[in-house]
Amino acid sequence: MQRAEAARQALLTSHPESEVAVLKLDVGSIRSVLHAAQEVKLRYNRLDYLYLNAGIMPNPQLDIKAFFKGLFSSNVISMFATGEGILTQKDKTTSDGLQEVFVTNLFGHYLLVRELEPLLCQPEKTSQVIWTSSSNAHRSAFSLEDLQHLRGTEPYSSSKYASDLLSVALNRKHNQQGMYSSVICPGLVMTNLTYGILPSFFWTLIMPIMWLIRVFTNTFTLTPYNGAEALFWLFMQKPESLDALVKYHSLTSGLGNNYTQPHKMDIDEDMSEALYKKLQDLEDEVRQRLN
Ligand SMILES: NC(=O)C1=CN([C@@H]2O[C@H](COP(=O)(O)OP(=O)(O)OC[C@H]3O[C@@H](n4cnc5c(N)ncnc54)[C@H](OP(=O)(O)O)[C@@H]3O)[C@@H](O)[C@H]2O)C=CC1
Ligand SMILES: CC(C)=CCC[C@@H](C)[C@H]1CC[C@H]2C3=C(CC[C@]12C)[C@@]1(C)CCC(=O)C[C@@H]1CC3
Repeated sequence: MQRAEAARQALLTSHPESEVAVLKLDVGSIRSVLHAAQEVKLRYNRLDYLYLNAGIMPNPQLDIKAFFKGLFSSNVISMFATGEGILTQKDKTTSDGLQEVFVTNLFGHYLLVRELEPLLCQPEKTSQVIWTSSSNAHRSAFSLEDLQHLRGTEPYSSSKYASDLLSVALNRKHNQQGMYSSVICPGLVMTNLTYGILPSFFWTLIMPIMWLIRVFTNTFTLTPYNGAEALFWLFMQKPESLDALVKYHSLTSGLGNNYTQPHKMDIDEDMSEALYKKLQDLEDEVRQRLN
């Protein structure tokens, strides 16, 4: 909570007229999500925006052989833009008996949205739910038969693809009640997540190479400020004007200019419906376990 308090103070300094409140929430813990949602419901009657940004990529392993193979293939740009085929992770089980990546990147957020539906779905005003997804969200990593990705080595990719599917399902279910859901991709950003893949000094060393790569793929946004472009852009849009089937990408040009671009997602609407059903079943199961 110390860092949250420091962020609150910084916001109050830059925007003295604003009100900023902080609340502790571990999306990886069912009890914590339910407790925090209860607190939000006590404090507020309505929510206009819900940004679902928290996410993890634990124990990432970079496949150096696949990286060099990709470097000399025709897929090199796509490899740098999405990291497809060169990254795996090692997941673990939480005390709730769920896979950590699945619960942190997807299920905890799902449960939070479910709990906050009464505040998000209000007849007189629209609301927006905004997911931080990824260009690493690949259909090939996801399986409805293995939602938590117990049997694979790409739980991160699977959880991000599932968030894309879930956003589509949320729109189908709640647009009529005024709630709209969108997904964004921040591009490759230097954060604790990327410092888990390669040490920060290494990223600093190869920074000139990354500026060069940015000329060929504008997905190398590199700073959190640039990566947040699509989050900010969505905040400015009328939710009714957004396309539920696209992902909004933060991009930075070779000259350092930021912009947001929509890209159609590789989504099957039946699959999104089936995922929603499975999440509801799991929700019933975890709620029963808690009672
Ligand atoms: N960096 C990149 O290149 C990309 C990142 N993303 C996505 O962007 C989002 C932000 O990640 P990024 O800033 O890069 O990574 P960081 O590791 O720097 O930040 C992760 C954020 O998620 C929060 N978080 C992690 N676990 C939990 C939890 N169990 N409960 C509550 N909050 C949690 C962290 O909070 P705290 O600090 O308090 O632990 C932190 O604010 C993630 O969803 C990530 O998947 C997508 C594409 C590319
Ligand atoms: C020369 C150079 C830039 C080397 C770095 C190679 C890789 C470590 C990166 C190339 C593409 C990157 C990437 C990600 C992580 C680091 C790379 C694999 C992400 C998977 C990080 C998390 C995401 O959500 C998407 C990113 C896509 C690109």
